[in-house]
Amino acid sequence: MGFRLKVAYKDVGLLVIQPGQINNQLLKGISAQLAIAIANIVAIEEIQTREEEKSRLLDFSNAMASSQDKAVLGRIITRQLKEILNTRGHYMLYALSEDKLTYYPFLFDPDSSPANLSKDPSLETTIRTNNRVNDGILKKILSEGRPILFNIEERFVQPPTPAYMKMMEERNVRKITGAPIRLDNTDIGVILFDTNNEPLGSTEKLFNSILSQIAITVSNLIAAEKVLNQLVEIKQYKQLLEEEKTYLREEIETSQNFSELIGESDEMKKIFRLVQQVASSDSTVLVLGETGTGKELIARAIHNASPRKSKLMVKVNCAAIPANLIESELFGHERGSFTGATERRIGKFELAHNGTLFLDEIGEMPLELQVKLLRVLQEKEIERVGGKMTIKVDVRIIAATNRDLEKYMEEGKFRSDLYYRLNIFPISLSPLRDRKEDIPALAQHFVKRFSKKAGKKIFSISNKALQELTQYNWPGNIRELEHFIERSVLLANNGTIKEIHLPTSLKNLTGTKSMDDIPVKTIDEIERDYILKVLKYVKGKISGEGGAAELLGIPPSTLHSRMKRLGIRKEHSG
Ligand SMILES: Nc1ncnc2c1ncn2[C@@H]1O[C@H](COP(=O)(O)OP(=O)(O)OP(=O)(O)O)[C@@H](O)[C@H]1O
Repeated sequence: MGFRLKVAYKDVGLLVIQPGQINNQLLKGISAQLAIAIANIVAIEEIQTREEEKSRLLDFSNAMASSQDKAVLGRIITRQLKEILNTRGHYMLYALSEDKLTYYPFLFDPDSSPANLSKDPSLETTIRTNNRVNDGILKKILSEGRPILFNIEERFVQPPTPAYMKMMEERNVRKITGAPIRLDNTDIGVILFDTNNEPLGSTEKLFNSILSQIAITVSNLIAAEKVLNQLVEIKQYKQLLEEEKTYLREEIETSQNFSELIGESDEMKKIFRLVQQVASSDSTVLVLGETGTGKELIARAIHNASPRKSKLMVKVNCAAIPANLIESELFGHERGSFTGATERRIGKFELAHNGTLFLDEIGEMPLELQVKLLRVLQEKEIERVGGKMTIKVDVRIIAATNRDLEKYMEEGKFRSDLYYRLNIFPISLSPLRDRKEDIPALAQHFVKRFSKKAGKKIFSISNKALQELTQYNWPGNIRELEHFIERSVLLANNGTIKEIHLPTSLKNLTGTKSMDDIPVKTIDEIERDYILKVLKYVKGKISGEGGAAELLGIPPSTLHSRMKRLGIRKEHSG
């Protein structure tokens, strides 16, 4: 026999007794008392549960409020999922991208982190890269706006199966619950976690409150990440601007050297035509020629006549940079990527983005770097030394060398694949001795430039002097002629350069064919000889007007220390 126990018409329990054990009147009285007692106990239990929930939520809120980084948040979520929902604590939290159409991984419990996946490493890449929200699961969670239970096996029957499902399956998870993370009616992301039973039940209310707390913290962390990224970007731009500023300053200093290309010979006219033809395209150009023939000048002329002229032409001298630094010079490096890399630095490729990169003395590039350069030329993207991501670069390449690259290839010093990649549009500059008809115009051009620089009124060169200049073979080509005229201007006294001060040793060389035929001397020996010659010329006068220091273009103190280093005493000049 059963009696329903009620309080205020509400069922609170059922009393079952054997018939005839107790009279009806008494039974009514007992069951009324019993109903009140049960209702009280239930109410107390409910209050206790709510108190417990409240204190849990409070604990959780306090913990969340102090979580300023992902790692702390990650640990709190794992603990809550284990304690409240009695799960194994596997979860994945994805944040929505700004377009709300894709999502990216934000936080994983350590076990579910893609990096821990051993079976299928390709999943890591899939998980790490942006994925579309419209994958049949996330879209549903977001549009229904509530936690939803999914059976993983069923998803495998109904492909496509998102990578996170495969990952959970690898952790032997059978069911997952997906819940939206929202703040002020805006979707921020989704959390997916392993689930043992039907979802949530009596814990749903508490879980929703926890979700709201997670939403606040995640949105704060995302905002902080954004600010941090912006700061990094600003720093990078600042660095780029600094580098550009340095470059522009250097360019201004050298621009007057490169503003005018002089040449009247058929040879040079042909070169000018080639420059015009190739400038407007993005083709790689290889400029060949002996030292001092004007390769850099030609590279600049191409850049200045190209649509990239408003951007930088960045020069890298492959011979001047130590082999171990040249990679970082070209591609940049991340902080701490090698000893001495105390700051992140962008490389010349990035600096030349949208402009031109002039790779001077390409023949001297170390072989292992030639492979990397080839890859960059093919893929048009670079990786900083010690960096993990690739950076797209749009750079026009002009390379130059005074070496015989074909010979270098035969000797195994230059990669043939790189050679063919660079040799798309070769421009060969002949040595000055093979286009002597250019010498008068060049000499005149340099007289004008250097007399202006020295503040002297020198206007021309005598025919005799010109004749001497054209007889000489100029192993150092136009650079040598340029320096020579600079000295002659400094030494000249009236409006015309009458005398040409070709050093006797050089005069004797007028029959030589090229630099290779010059007797080999060390740089110090040459410097010593030259300083001695100038000292003799100025009769030992070091400083002041017309002194050796002035002629050599260095401060007297520098000249003194060089003389000391090279073992020159004043009496040597007598
Ligand atoms: N056609 C020219 N007209 C005027 N000046 C020139 C010409 N060619 C070269 N020069 C001058 O000669 C000097 C050497 O030129 P440049 O540096 O371009 O030679 P290079 O072949 O690149 O030398 P290297 O192989 O040593 O790097 C520069 O100061 C340049 O201004």
